[in-house]
Amino acid sequence: MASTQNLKEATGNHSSWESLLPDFPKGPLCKYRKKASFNWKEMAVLLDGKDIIQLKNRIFSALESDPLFVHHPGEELSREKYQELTFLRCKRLFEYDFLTQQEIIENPLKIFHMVLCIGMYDWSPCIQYLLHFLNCASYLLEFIINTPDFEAAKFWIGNMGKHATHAVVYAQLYTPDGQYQGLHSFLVQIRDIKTLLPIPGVVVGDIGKKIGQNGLDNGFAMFHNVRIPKENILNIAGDVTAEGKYSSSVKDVKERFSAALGSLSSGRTVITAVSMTNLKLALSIAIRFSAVRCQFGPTDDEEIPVLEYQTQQWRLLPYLAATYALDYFCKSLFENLTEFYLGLLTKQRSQRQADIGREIHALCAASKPLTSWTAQQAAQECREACGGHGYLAMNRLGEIRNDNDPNCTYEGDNNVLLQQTSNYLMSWMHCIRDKVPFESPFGTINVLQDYHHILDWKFTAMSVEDCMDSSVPLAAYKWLVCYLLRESDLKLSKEKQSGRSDFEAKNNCQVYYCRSLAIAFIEQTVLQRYHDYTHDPDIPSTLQPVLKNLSALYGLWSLSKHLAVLYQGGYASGEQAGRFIQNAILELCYRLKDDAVALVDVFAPPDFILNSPIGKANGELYKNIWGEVLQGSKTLNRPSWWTEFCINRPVAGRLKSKL
Ligand SMILES: CCCCCCC/C=C/C(=O)SCCNC(=O)CCNC(=O)[C@H](O)C(C)(C)COP(=O)(O)OP(=O)(O)OC[C@H]1O[C@@H](n2cnc3c(N)ncnc32)[C@H](O)[C@@H]1OP(=O)(O)O
Ligand SMILES: Cc1cc2nc3c(=O)[nH]c(=O)nc-3n(C[C@H](O)[C@H](O)[C@H](O)COP(=O)(O)OP(=O)(O)OC[C@H]3O[C@@H](n4cnc5c(N)ncnc54)[C@H](O)[C@@H]3O)c2cc1C
Repeated sequence: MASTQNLKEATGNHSSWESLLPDFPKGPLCKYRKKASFNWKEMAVLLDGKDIIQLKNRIFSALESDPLFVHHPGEELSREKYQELTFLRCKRLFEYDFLTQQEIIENPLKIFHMVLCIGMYDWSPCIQYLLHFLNCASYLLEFIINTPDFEAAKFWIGNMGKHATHAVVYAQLYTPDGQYQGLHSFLVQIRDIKTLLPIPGVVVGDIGKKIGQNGLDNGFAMFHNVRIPKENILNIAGDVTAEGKYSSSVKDVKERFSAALGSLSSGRTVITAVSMTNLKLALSIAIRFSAVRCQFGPTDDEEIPVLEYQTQQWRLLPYLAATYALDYFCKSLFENLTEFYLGLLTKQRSQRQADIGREIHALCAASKPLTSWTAQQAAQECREACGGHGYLAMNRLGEIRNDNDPNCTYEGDNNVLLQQTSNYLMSWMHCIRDKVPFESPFGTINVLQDYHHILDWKFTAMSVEDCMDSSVPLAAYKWLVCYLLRESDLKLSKEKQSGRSDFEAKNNCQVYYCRSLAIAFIEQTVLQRYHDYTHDPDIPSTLQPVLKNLSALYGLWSLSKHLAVLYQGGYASGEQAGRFIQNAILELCYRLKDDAVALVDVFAPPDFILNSPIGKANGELYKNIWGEVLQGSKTLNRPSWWTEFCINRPVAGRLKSKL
């Protein structure tokens, strides 16, 4: 549903947008900006609302005016220096304290925007800040902590490498009676606050250079009989009395396990949004570049922007559509998460609260893989779409790609997480088989209520034009989810019937079955939400056509990756179905290419934050690159080792074996 407040603001007094969203500088991008079918400011107000735009402006301009956040073009920072700078920036973020508690209570979505704005500048200080922020905020809370062996050491922990003084440690709890009570979390001091030296019994250090995010210090820790006060158990699911007796309001060990892991859903939701933000950064750069970079043309004396090439459109514009669909999904997921947390804070123990916990877990365990992989592929595509300039570090696509990469791994490896979502979906099979009515709090599995009926559906579009609305891929997705659920369930039964253990059977059902099911389910959910939003009759008529095109393109492009299964399962047949889908994708890319620059103008951060000469809003590609190249302190210098070239010349064959 479109936010009523944003709708009012988007259709309200246009003059008030001007101060919030200044015009872009004149330059080569104006050609495309003039061709756009909609007003980018109206779109920005519709999507975010004035309050959020003000918050973003506040954060962006604070960072731009602060000398600590100045960029260092042409300078190679050592890892040590980068870590120091990251820490200073992290401290400064605490000093800014961009949001008051009251603001957060009134609109929790502001935290989400604050994090993403800082991340657009650099993920290292952002994640460092977030980890401190969450650890301080979420836990207000005699135990002895031990690491039995090297394999059990804590490894990879953010902020632990150099400076964290306390850690939230997940550990197996054994009470004095020898009883095992399951996984619990504890607050453990690891370094002295005054000296930053390790606490006795703690071995703590830095794990070394990573592929990206090197401002952030990731560390390891091992504990040898480290005593912590009893109050330091983070009693989410259970507590221990002074006499050493365990008590928990959650009696079932399994339920306690999921309660202890419940907090992981917030991390996975944030990572979904972090990845979506990387899509925004990469596409802002690649689309602006493509709109001004001219190569070849229909005649010898006319060169055209590379964005005019069908291939370039097809490589980039589906990712642009994905960015819009995923942006909307992230906000809706964050709202779902807020409802879950409100329930936790108010100690709800209702069935609905438990169901929300399971649903949100299933959603973010698949949305993190979907979004992080989409951003990973997009970053690479954008890098290549900018040709050689995409490979120049100053243009930032390499940094975006490398900093996005761990989103596929941390807070749960993507492939492992997808199993959590498919387990959840499979758990509804007994209701489907027994024809017992069911629904989920956020309605994402309600599509399965019509499972038997949907399995009979067929692809019915009769022309390319028929396929130009997202209702077509959405129907196909509903069938796909039901089909993959049926096939996964059948495969699991067969595996078990052939005598395999539960572990083996499940393991043999992943590829082409459960894994595809989880991916299809989350794509269908994202599309369903975006389809509903873009088709809302309250969306201004000036914006609806372009939004509907984005929705259709996202749906068809995502669906096209499942064409083989659509044919395999009999949903589609004959040559036409596939051809219609392909042609509709190309037609939508063509229709969207004149809107593409305005569509990135809606979400691109200011030039200072985007920090990419080829992605600047003025589109002065060559001036911007030269400006940056010439700022390098050593650009025109003779190398310090010039004598090795000019004086100490090699004597050819001097070291050749004489034997
Ligand atoms: C700016 C962005 C932030 C960047 C942060 C960077 C810092 C990074 C930090 C980290 O990486 S912290 C480490 C994170 N580690 C993980 O995420 C571990 C990942 N592994 C898993 O989550 C595993 O899948 C698992 C859950 C441990 C699997 O364990 P297992 O196979 O033993 O359990 P299951 O039988 O699958 O599950 C049991 C039961 O529990 C339910 N459940 C599991 N997780 C959750 C959850 N998060 N919320 C709610 N419920 C959960 C699961 O569904 C099962 O329930 P039933 O199906 O039996 O009802
Ligand atoms: C940059 C970064 C920061 C991190 N920060 C933190 C932090 O602050 N705190 C923290 O606690 N952790 C942190 N981590 C660790 C992170 O949570 C783990 O790396 C992640 O959960 C994956 O676990 P793993 O490394 O043990 O992978 P493994 O489990 O060893 O996985 C290796 C491979 O095996 C596959 N695999 C594993 N199990 C299965 C299975 N059942 N079925 C099929 N395939 C399987 C996986 O898909 C993967 O490809 C961080 C990691 C990174 C990269």
